[in-house]
Amino acid sequence: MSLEAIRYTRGSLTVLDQLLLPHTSVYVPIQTSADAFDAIRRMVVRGAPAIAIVAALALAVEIHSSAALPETATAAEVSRFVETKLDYLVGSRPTAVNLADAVYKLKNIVRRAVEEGKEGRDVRETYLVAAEKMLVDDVQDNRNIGDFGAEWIIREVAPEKKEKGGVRVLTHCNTGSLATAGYGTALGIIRSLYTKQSLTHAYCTETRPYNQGSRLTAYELAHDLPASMATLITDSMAASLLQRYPIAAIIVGADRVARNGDTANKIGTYQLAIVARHHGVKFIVAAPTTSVDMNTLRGEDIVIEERPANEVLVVRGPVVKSPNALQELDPENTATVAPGITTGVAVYNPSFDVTPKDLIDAIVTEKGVATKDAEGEFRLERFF
Ligand SMILES: CSC[C@H](O)[C@H](O)C(=O)COP(=O)(O)O
Repeated sequence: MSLEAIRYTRGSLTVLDQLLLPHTSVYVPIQTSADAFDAIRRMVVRGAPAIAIVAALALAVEIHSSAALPETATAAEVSRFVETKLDYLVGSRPTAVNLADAVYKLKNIVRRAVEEGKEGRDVRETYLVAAEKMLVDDVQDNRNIGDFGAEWIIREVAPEKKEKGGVRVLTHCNTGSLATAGYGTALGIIRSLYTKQSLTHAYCTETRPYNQGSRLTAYELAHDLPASMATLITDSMAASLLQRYPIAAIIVGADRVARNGDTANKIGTYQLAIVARHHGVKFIVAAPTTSVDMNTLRGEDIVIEERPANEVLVVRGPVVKSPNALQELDPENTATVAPGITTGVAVYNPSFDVTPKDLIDAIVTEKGVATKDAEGEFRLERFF
């Protein structure tokens, strides 16, 4: 069974608090858009697809409750409520496009329902069904990504990079069941390789923010694979790993893929793509088409979120509402890892970077695998 980041039944949503993993598994209730905004901003829930789904479902729970929206609300009132809340939710984190994509689609579905002359309660029902469908669709999309990606790797990786028919892969960022509705994107490919008995070993990097690779990805690999098949490395060990081991592919997720294929993903992805190219290792982006932003032409147009300094300066730190407020830190529960916290040394903490399309060999979506044509273009419009 997959790890479960999101638990939903109509009228009830809880999310696994990812700030407490891997030591403690606690599900926290999300009853309103404000709860979801806070959980997304603080990274209680994280990962591009999971963020979008939690935002959509939080609003489903809110409009299901008559406390937020009276049962007698008209179609126009329901629609106004939905639009206002979605506009608010989309501001929770800027880089991953899945949330903006979900907001755009949900608004259109509700607008159409109003135009069709549906009554308030039916518009409300239309929203609930659409949001709930996102949860279900994401799991199926991930399974398709997993299979398409695994088959592509098995077919395209050179025989000398295989060991008894299996491959060693490295992944970066968190892309498994915790970052999605279930199964995972890049981790979905690794799971699918394993199911097809084509995985020799999976490595993952420790990855910031909050060492998500060691706290979440390694935890997921240990859950999804026999422990002997998974190894954690620090981010600075990647080049050395590729120098010493026959790694066949680096597989990463995406927070936003621009129209031309440039890909924003977890900080550190770009340097791995450079290392992969140097070593002749396939570099694969795995993402649902909800992560592809056809309105953003190229990577330099993607807004990169910068996270608070304390996420670099403090380990085992407290969970605080405003992470830059040093006075809120509890010294009993905090270990500083850099002098900045006392000396004022600056911290630069971007959450994502952009990998240029030239360094990417394949973009795997639920609709198939895109590779570059003779002109070096991915032509992602084929998926829409
Ligand atoms: C699941 S696809 C890629 C991910 O969304 C992303 O790169 C990641 O690792 C999670 O990002 P996060 O900043 O923790 O929300």
